[in-house]
Amino acid sequence: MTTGAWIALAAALAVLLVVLVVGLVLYRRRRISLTATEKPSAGAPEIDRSGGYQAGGGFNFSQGPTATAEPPAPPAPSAPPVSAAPPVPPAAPTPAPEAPEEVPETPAPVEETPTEVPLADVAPTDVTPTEVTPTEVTPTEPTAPTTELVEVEPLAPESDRPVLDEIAPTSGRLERLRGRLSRSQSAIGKSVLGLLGGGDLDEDSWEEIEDTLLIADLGTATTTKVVERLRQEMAARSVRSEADARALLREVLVDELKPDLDRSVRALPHDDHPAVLLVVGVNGTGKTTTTGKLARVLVADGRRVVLGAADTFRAAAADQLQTWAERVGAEVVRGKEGADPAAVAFDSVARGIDEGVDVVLIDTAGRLHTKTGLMDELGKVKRVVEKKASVDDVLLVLDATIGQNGLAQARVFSEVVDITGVVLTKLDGTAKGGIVFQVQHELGVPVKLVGLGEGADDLAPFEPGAFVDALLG
Ligand SMILES: Nc1nc2c(ncn2[C@@H]2O[C@H](COP(=O)(O)OP(=O)(O)OP(=O)(O)O)[C@@H](O)[C@H]2O)c(=O)[nH]1
Repeated sequence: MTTGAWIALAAALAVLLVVLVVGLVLYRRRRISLTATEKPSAGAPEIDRSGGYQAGGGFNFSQGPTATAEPPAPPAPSAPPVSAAPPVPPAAPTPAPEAPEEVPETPAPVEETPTEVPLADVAPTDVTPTEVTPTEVTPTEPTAPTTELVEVEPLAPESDRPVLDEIAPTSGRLERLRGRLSRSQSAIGKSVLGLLGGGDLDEDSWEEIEDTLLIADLGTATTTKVVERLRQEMAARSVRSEADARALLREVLVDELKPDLDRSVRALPHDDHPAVLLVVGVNGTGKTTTTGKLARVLVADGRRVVLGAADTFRAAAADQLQTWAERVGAEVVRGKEGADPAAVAFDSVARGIDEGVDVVLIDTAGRLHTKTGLMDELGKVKRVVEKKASVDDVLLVLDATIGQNGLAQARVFSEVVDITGVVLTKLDGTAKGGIVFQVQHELGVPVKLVGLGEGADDLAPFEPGAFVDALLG
């Protein structure tokens, strides 16, 4: 081979080598880039879409588990169907077919999007929420999801919005509202403290304490534990004054309320989708009112909120939620009467994702826990929502005035939708504040919020210490 031929061969080999090296580098770069995009390093700071928001003193908000049950692609009708045959309206001769768990398309976006509303800057007014008298009407089962029945009520342009009233400070609410617990206070605090502070207790006095706690709805298990511990501690410590007795009773009751439970409301947004909360319960317990009050706290703290009116059985229920939305500065997604509640719930979340809001609160229709068809429907609402995003918190709203019956309700709801928190409403109207102990003891689910009145700011985070202080007066 000539020298020239050797040179040509060497040059060809060099070019081939360069091509191979460049190809390898490009290939590896591409791989690194993909990996980095899909799985950010564990220590990477989370994107804060809240404008630096920190949960205001009082209400404690957290982020729900990050795992999304299913990808946010348009869901396929593959989820299990509703198991029980729904009640049939008189006109229908045969049971309606089970609706496949399909979800409709999200309605076309509208121009106006909600903005942060500076509640602190607006003039206070005396507006009170629209009240809807709870009815005994049992809603009928829905038909299949119907896209055209879902509508979005965005926030009106700023100039057309009603003047928002000033929100009461969110911190220290339970202390401020302690007077509302006066009925429970005389039942638990005054009588038990009176007996304990009286010095040596005979068997009759211990029985009286036990009866008082039972009447205040602490339940047998908690009452027995509390009395046993009081007896031990009274024997071990010197309890000479009413102050000593108060300190002891406080300690025992607070311990029973399990102060270490996580009571944060999972309302902080995820990186790529809003927090989703489902509000459930039987008729008239205060679901809509609680949803409105909670939205008010969230908006006042700088959150953007979508309210989903998944009660499609009564137009008045959606109207009531819409009134709240207007008052607090949130957007509402609602369905016409007869729309599938699961479709409305799904569209609320879709809307929340599209708009990049922080929280979607879904208010569901009241339903009796004994109606299997309606409970199945609630399960379907949750499953359908989870095709879009995981549900972070399922809040069961219980009416404290109904006592033991609330527990029966709670058990059934818990089986169907796996409740993660309880809101105990109407504690202002009952002497049975002890139900808080029982609810937690029986369900193992924390009471997260308490309703202490009909006013817009009469919702407080549940804090065991402050609650027991209020009970003891
Ligand atoms: N006293 C008192 N009343 C409350 C409280 N929470 C709600 N209410 C009242 O209870 C009534 C029923 O409240 P709603 O919010 O409509 O109840 P709901 O569970 O949404 O009712 P349905 O949609 O019919 O199931 C209303 O008059 C509320 O003002 C509370 O904490 N204390």
